[in-house]
Amino acid sequence: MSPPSFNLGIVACGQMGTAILAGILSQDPDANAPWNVKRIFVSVQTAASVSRLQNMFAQHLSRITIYQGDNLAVAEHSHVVILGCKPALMEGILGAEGMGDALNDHILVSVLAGKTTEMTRRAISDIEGRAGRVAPRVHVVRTMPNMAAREHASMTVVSSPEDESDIEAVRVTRWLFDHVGKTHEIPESLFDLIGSLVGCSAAMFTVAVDGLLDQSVAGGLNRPAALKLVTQTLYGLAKLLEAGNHPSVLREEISSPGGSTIQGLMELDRQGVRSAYASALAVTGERAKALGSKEK
Ligand SMILES: NC(=O)C1=CN([C@@H]2O[C@H](COP(=O)(O)OP(=O)(O)OC[C@H]3O[C@@H](n4cnc5c(N)ncnc54)[C@H](OP(=O)(O)O)[C@@H]3O)[C@@H](O)[C@H]2O)C=CC1
Repeated sequence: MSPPSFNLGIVACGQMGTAILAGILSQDPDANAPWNVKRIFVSVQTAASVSRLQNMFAQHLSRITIYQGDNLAVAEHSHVVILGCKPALMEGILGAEGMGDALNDHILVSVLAGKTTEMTRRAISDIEGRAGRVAPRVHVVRTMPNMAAREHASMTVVSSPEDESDIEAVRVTRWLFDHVGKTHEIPESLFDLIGSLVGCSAAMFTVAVDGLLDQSVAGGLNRPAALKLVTQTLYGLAKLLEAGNHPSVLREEISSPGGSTIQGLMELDRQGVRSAYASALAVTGERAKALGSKEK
């Protein structure tokens, strides 16, 4: 388990891993924090990605070691390992020779869609089990962050601890992801659907943004100006919701009798937008579940 000052690893440091790394590196060490990230070890597959990370984190290279294809080295040097690969690669990466030993008694944080903690544990222990060895004890924590981690504004859901021995692992994980936004614990049974809510809904909101931009441009405003206005309006909505205003109350407050807003809302209802969003989330959750199986 992790000491107060621990090494962090990120195996397969792509878009998501990089966003998390950027968030962690941008925070100054806090003497009162319960933990402190000492050194960081990351792996990627290609030389191009090594260069990308070297350029991006040039001023932190005394603290970061970047490996090309050497996931085992990351696991061996780190107390807490974030796994950031595509779901289909999980079994290959975790089942590699020596990985079980390297991760023994470590915290493994998965950001993978569809992969349950049980599947993750099994992927680590399969190879070692076949060789007739004792299965390693790895504290697996399932998470689902989102791309706003880049801007310290992720909403990350974290699976609640399954038993007492995982409580500290979940605490450490929340502390790490609090560096890139907010965290919330949910039971694992909700993960495919609610993981999709936080992981995918931003992309769905961009469709609404596009519709608003198109009509603003059709009406005569240039697209950059329209985007600036929509962005601030969305930001304002987020602030109002965060302050505790209920969406349906806000809708009523904005819709004055005989006014224009109610016409727009009724048109959205005629077009089935509300149920389209509900079913979009449902199919996203189903796809997340399928990604966890062998289905590609
Ligand atoms: N994108 C998103 O918004 C979100 C993604 N996620 C989850 O994050 C995970 C990764 O997604 P994302 O970051 O977008 O994907 P990317 O394709 O950006 O990142 C995947 C990374 O894996 C590396 N990689 C591939 N094969 C290996 C290997 N054998 N050993 C080590 N590294 C390897 C790639 O290296 P190289 O670049 O060199 O090819 C790449 O950097 C997914 O499981 C997804 O479910 C979760 C929440 C949101």
